[in-house]
Amino acid sequence: MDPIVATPISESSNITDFVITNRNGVKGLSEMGLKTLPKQYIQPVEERITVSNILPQESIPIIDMSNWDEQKVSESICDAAEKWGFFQIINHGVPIEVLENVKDATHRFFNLPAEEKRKFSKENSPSNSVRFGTSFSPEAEKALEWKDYLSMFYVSEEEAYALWPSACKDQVLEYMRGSEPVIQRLLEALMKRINVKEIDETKKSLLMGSKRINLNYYPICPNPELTVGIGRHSDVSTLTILLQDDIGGLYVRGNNDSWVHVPPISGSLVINVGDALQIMSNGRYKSIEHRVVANGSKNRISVPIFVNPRPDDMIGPFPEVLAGGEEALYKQVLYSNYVRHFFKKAHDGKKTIEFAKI
Ligand SMILES: CC(C)(COP(=O)(O)OP(=O)(O)OC[C@H]1O[C@@H](n2cnc3c(N)ncnc32)[C@H](O)[C@@H]1OP(=O)(O)O)[C@@H](O)C(=O)NCCC(=O)NCCSC(=O)/C=C/c1ccc(O)cc1
Ligand SMILES: O=C(O)CCC(=O)C(=O)O
Ligand SMILES: [Fe+2]
Repeated sequence: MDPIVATPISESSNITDFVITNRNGVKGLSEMGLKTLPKQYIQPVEERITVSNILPQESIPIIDMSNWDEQKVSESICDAAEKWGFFQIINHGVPIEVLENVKDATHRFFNLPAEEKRKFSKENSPSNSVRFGTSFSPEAEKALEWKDYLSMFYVSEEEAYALWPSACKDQVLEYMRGSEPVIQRLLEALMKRINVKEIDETKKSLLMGSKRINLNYYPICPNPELTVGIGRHSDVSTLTILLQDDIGGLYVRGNNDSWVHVPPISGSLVINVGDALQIMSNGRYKSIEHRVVANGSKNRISVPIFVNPRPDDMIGPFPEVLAGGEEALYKQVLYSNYVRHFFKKAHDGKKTIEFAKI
């Protein structure tokens, strides 16, 4: 018998050991049928997501990409990236079955026995580029987040085939391949507006030189109102392409102190600007804070593709953006240092970008 799985969790035994150290995840905890949320997950009141600060009448733009080469489509993409930093796209060309397959594959991975998933934890994983974990940075967090994840840094097809979990690798790779044209089209449109006329090899590396894909799993939570699925953060990517299921629970920072829900739309993809693009565009495109509620009755999944610079790229405002005499708001930073800074602290809204501010 597996001594870790068999350990009963009582009020007095250590939840953190069970979830984090022994890699059972919050899914393991959720499946034990807890009636109350363990104290480690209780978020301070100001971080909880309550109806009082949600704006039901607002919504992020929905952009139809069927005629993606038309001027008005490019314009709505750029307007949305400037004003909201977040939008949904429909008729984007990624086949619906590719999206359905990756959602099925996500459930398949998380439904594996704990000992199978544990093979991809930091200490056991065959590679640094595959990691099964829980919360965001548990060592640094005062309150944990109600989420497990599998994170895969894409190095090459060969490495992915060799090292990624077989429960999901084919479907994940197909989704990454399928989304490639969409990523290119979005970036081309966004670059034109900021005077970058051609995406040459250097720019290609900076805008989309590396990719990371996460499978997020938010299991049923006993007291969802006291915790979060993911706390307030902005992504450190250039762009994020997010697939969510039909449950909902993602909120985006609107004007003032309000939060706007991102409703699930069947077949759509959610696009958001990350810090790297905010920096490269010298603040013209906005990387917006977002967060995810925990759910009391359903297991939710989401699958973000983070499109990034390469780790060894230096990032800073593009010369084309500063050509008219605009003052640089950000300095040049090594992208891997930026990402390391993000990963080593708890989620803290938009604070990561201060690392690059002049
Ligand atoms: C600097 C990196 C991140 C790590 O390189 P490394 O130092 O050789 O690798 P390590 O595996 O030793 O990781 C160093 C630290 O980074 C952390 N980390 C390593 N991957 C991870 C990981 N997927 N997850 C959360 N900590 C990690 C982790 O804290 C770890 O510390 P420690 O566990 O204490 O040794 C390197 O992979 C790199 O430069 N990557 C560039 C591309 C990249 O990953 N970009 C990030 C895009 S992800 C994004 O925009 C948003 C992500 C996100 C994710 C979760 C959210 O809740 C919200 C948002
Ligand atoms: O689950 C979601 O809808 C959003 C996930 C997210 O923000 C992230 O993984 O960075
Ligand atoms: Fe995010």
